Amino acid sequence: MSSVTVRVPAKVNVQLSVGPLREDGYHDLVNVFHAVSIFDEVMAKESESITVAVHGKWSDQVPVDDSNLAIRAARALAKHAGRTYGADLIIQKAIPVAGGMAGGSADAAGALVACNELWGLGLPFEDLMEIAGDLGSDVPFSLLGGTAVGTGRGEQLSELPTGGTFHWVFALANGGLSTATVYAECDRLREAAAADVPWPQLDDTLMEALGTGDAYSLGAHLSNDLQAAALNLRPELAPTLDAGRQHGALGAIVSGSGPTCAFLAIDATHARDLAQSLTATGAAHTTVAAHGPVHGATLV
Ligand SMILES: C[C@](O)(CO)[C@H](O)COP(=O)(O)OP(=O)(O)OC[C@H]1O[C@@H](n2ccc(N)nc2=O)[C@H](O)[C@@H]1O
Ligand SMILES: Nc1ncnc2c1ncn2[C@@H]1O[C@H](COP(=O)(O)OP(=O)(O)OP(=O)(O)O)[C@@H](O)[C@H]1O
Repeated sequence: MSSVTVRVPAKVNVQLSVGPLREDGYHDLVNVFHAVSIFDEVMAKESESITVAVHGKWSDQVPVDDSNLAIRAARALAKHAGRTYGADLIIQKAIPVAGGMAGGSADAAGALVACNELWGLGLPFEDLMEIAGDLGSDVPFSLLGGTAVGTGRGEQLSELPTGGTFHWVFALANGGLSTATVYAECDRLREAAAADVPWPQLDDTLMEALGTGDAYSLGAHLSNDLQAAALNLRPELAPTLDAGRQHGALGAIVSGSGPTCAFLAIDATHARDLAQSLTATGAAHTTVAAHGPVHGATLV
């Protein structure tokens, strides 16, 4: 086989509950991930060494050196297999960069699946999941997709069956936010408020809404403990969220660490209308409609 292509989705967090800061610098989470139909494609081609090239709308914001998460993933896989392998990784980027939608994690997951295939390693999914967890907290979910609860740093996953398809609109922001900076801002706000940080708990009503496919209830129960921090760092996101609610979104939330804003719509038609209203009124400059849940990293 001389080349392999893998498609990997973006995510939104429908519940993101952040526990106290741990000694290792991470936070324990209850993180309900939901994969949505915005996809990066990662192609792996036979080569002597491991290289990366990035194409698409956001390509100029993505590093092509050894810090690229797809390169790091391919290297980690080769190391796990105990041999030196090469692959030219070609990424077609549609997921916003540093947008809180796990774009880099998607490329890492895509590279794991593509190189496992290209190099004929035949490693089982569990091995890929273990390597993924070492690469980043969101990478295992990018492999798995669907809807799932993440605990620990977010890397320990349990799949959640959902009762239907949910329709979303994403408002993309100018410029990204660093995930570490948003977590640090969350800690700073908590320290300033001298608030006790409770151990994160799964929201049972949200679980029920996902299970029955009840978009109204899901919209009412979306929650994100990083939202206050993201809004502090990017105050201009608050009016965008308000505009979405005014235009009938069932729920409006910052996606993960932001700055992308996510709006839950009633159905596909409502999502299209909502996306149009947000751009027509200037509340958002770019919107994307998408649905979830969708599969994780998949060979095409
Ligand atoms: C905000 C989310 O996207 C929600 O799914 C994730 O929690 C972030 O996952 P990620 O981007 O894969 O993050 P990682 O690469 O693992 O970690 C980046 C940085 O985010 C912070 N971090 C991340 C995950 C976590 N449970 N606690 C943290 O405090 C740490 O400062 C860490 O150094
Ligand atoms: N393949 C990649 N795609 C995007 N960014 C990458 C990639 N590899 C490394 N990066 C770096 O990682 C940083 C974070 O990018 P990413 O798109 O993963 O953020 P994010 O979507 O906010 O992540 P998350 O939602 O998982 O917290 C970028 O600013 C970029 O410098």
